[in-house]
This record gives sequence, structure tokens and C-alpha cells, in this order.
Amino acid sequence: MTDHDIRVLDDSQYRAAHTLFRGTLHYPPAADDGWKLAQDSYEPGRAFGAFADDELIGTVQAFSSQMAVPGGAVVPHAAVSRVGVRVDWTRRGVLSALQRAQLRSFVESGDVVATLRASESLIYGRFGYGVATRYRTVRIDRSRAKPRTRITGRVRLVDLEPGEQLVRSLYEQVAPRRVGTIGRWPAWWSMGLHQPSRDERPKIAVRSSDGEDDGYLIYKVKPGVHDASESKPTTLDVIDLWARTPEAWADLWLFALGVDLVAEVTAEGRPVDEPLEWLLGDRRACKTTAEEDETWLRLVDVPAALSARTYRDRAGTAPVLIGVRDTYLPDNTGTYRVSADGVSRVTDAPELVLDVDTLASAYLGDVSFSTLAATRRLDVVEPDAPARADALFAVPEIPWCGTFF
Ligand SMILES: CC(=O)SCCNC(=O)CCNC(=O)[C@H](O)C(C)(C)COP(=O)(O)OP(=O)(O)OC[C@H]1O[C@@H](n2cnc3c(N)ncnc32)[C@H](O)[C@@H]1OP(=O)(O)O
Repeated sequence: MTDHDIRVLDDSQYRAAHTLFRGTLHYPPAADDGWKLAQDSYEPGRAFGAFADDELIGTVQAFSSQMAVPGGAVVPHAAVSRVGVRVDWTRRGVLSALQRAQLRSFVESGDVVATLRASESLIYGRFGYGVATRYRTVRIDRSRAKPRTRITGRVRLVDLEPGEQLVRSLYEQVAPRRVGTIGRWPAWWSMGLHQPSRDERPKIAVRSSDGEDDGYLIYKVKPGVHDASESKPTTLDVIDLWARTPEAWADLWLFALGVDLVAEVTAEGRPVDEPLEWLLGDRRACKTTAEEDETWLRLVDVPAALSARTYRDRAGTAPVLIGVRDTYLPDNTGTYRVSADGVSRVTDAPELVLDVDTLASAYLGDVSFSTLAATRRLDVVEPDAPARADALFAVPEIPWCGTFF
């Protein structure tokens, strides 16, 4: 018997849930114009509330999406967000109860995976989420950058209104080619591009070659402050940049670096392998100011997730038997035979054993099984099993999501 219960929220309760969540992050309630945008992101059946005596004390929510996995498939994906428990109810099992209800609902709705961005890194492992992608934050000193090359295509500014449709369609064409990217829901775009703010609205630049659009950049310039009490440089912030080709990618960065009267170009949430330094005359003009965990991935349906991705077919790579433990979704617990030909569930003894959050970290290929074994995140039964799993799960490009939510 608990002192709270979990219920699916209806649309008359979304604003209270939104206010509660913002309060847990120490933000004030959204103003009416902000709420108008946020409201559309609540999907029926996807928001849960924890109640004590009919009073809302905690909430979780999810957006319906897809995620690209190794081999080119995209799988149904729930993007988990707005997780919060009122401060006078924390550490009494409220989030655990919300997670249990939410994970069960993902199974029912056929979501193969769920992902989130964690406010703190010790919260979600117990619920089966593992770090599956990372990103870096960069700062480029424009006066030193001295790009080694020039724009070869055409980069043009477009107005926000027609630009929004253009960038949405470019994103949908380009992003799924990268493992770890996710489908963006309509409210993601409207909240990102139209959020009421005292700042300048974002600007959109579209790159084309031979008359065909092949990439875009969304950015904001924050004017500098230079007075007696404060000095801040004028900064161009790269908010979103996607390109179909390396040529388009380089042109968009060269455009960002070419905007006059800007002292620094900054970007958060970029891929850790983005070769920015190689574009510059002085590679030290580009500093990585942070490298952090990005995607926390939950394999909701382990058999479906393992079957959805492909495995490297290196000559002579033998199959591996992976034992999975999942306390929150016990149907996933079992042994999986993974080979270049596919995946099957078996009754054989496993050759390595791990918890479902650790499997999630290896699933997109960001970390190897050998690294997980060396750091004692998995139990090795057959000594060569991690190396066999590494060969099968290897991916040609580091996974990256690139969408904050
Ligand atoms: C995807 C997102 O939206 S990220 C945003 C998450 N929200 C926030 O950070 C807002 C502020 N924090 C909160 O609202 C709450 O503290 C929450 C939601 C993080 C946790 O809710 P609670 O109801 O306290 O969690 P609950 O009581 O179920 O805790 C379950 C276990 O996780 C542990 N835990 C919970 N939060 C944390 C934390 N922040 N750090 C470390 N351990 C934690 C608990 O100690 C408990 O461990 P135990 O089972 O060994 O006793």
C-alpha cells in the first residue's frame, strides 16, 4: 500500500503538470504565450501524474518519435521528458512508480526504445537507461580561426516562416542517415523556433549546390556587452546544423565563421567527431569546452531492438551469447544469440552477462563491450566473448542524436 497513485493525465491537467515540472527545475510557471506552444507537445495517453489525495505531486511525459539504429532502420521511440517530483515528496518512491507505469505504457504502445536527457547522471540507470551517445560544446575564436578554404556552393538567408518548412524537410531527409538521430515532433520545432524570448529570433541559412538545397544552419547572434562593469564578446551561436554532404557541412560552418563583427562562434551538442579543427588555419582557435553524455537510451523491447539493427559481417566473427538482466521489464531477461545473420533468443548459457542499461550503452556502438568488461560493467563468462561482441556491434561512425528535448 503506497501513499500515492499513478494516473494518465487528461488535457485539463497538462498545465498543472507543466507548472509542477518547471517548479522542480526552479523555473516559474510558463506565461500564457509560452504555454500555448508547450500545450501542443502533450500527447493523449503520454503524460502521467502521481497523486496523493487527489493532489498532483509528480509527473513524467513522452513525445512519439523514431530513432535511427545501425544498418539504416528506424524504430518506434518514446522521447521522455518533463520528469519531476514535488520537493516535499522526493525520495519516497514517486519517480520509481511513475517510471514503472511509463515503461509499461511503452510496451503497450509498441515503442522499441525510449530516450531522455538526464538532469543528473545518477537518476536513470536503475530504470534501465544507459548513456548511448555523447556530444561536445565548442567555442571558436573568430579572429584566430582563419579558415583554410572558401564557400563553394551558395548559402542564403531565408525568412523564418518559409524557412521552417524547408529546414524541417531537410532535417527529415538528412538526419536518419546518422545512427542515434531521432524524429522531431511538430511541437519541438515550434517551441525551438517560436519560443517567446527577449532575444533576437533565430536566423536560418540554407546551403544549395546546382540549385538543390542540401543543408541548413539555424543560428543566433548575441551582441556583446562592453561597459565598466562587464565585458562580453559578440557571439554567434550555432543552434542546429545539418548537411547532406561534407561540402554542404563545410560551407555552412564557413558561413557561420564569416559573419562580420562576431568575436566567437559557439555550438552546443555537436558530434564528438565533427572535424571542425581541420577547417581552420589555426586549429587551436577551436576549443572543446565540454564533452558530455547526450542520449540516455532504454531498450524497451530488447528482442525487437537487437533484431532491428545490423551486425558487422567480418570474416570469421563467431556469434556471441549475451545474457541480459532487466528488473523493471523482466520479459527482456534472457539469453540472445547475436551473429552477423541476426538475433535469436536461446536457452543456452550466456558467454557474457549485463544489465539492460549497460546493453543500451553498447547498442548504438558508442562504447565497446571490451571497455565495459574492463570497467567491470559486465560479467565475462567466456574470455573472448567481449571481443566477438565488439566485432559484431562495431559501427562506421560514432552515434549522435543532435536534438535536445
Ligand atoms: C528527463 C528529464 O526530465 S530530467 C529532469 C529530472 N527532474 C529533475 O531533476 C527535477 C528535480 N528532481 C526531482 O524532481 C526528483 O528528485 C527526481 C524526479 C529526480 C527523483 O524523484 P524521487 O521521487 O525522489 O525518486 P525515487 O524516490 O523514486 O528514487 C528512486 C531511487 O533513485 C534515487 N534517486 C532519485 N533521485 C536521485 C538523484 N537526483 N540523485 C541520486 N539518486 C537519486 C533515490 O535515492 C532512490 O534510490 P533507492 O531506490 O536506492 O532508495
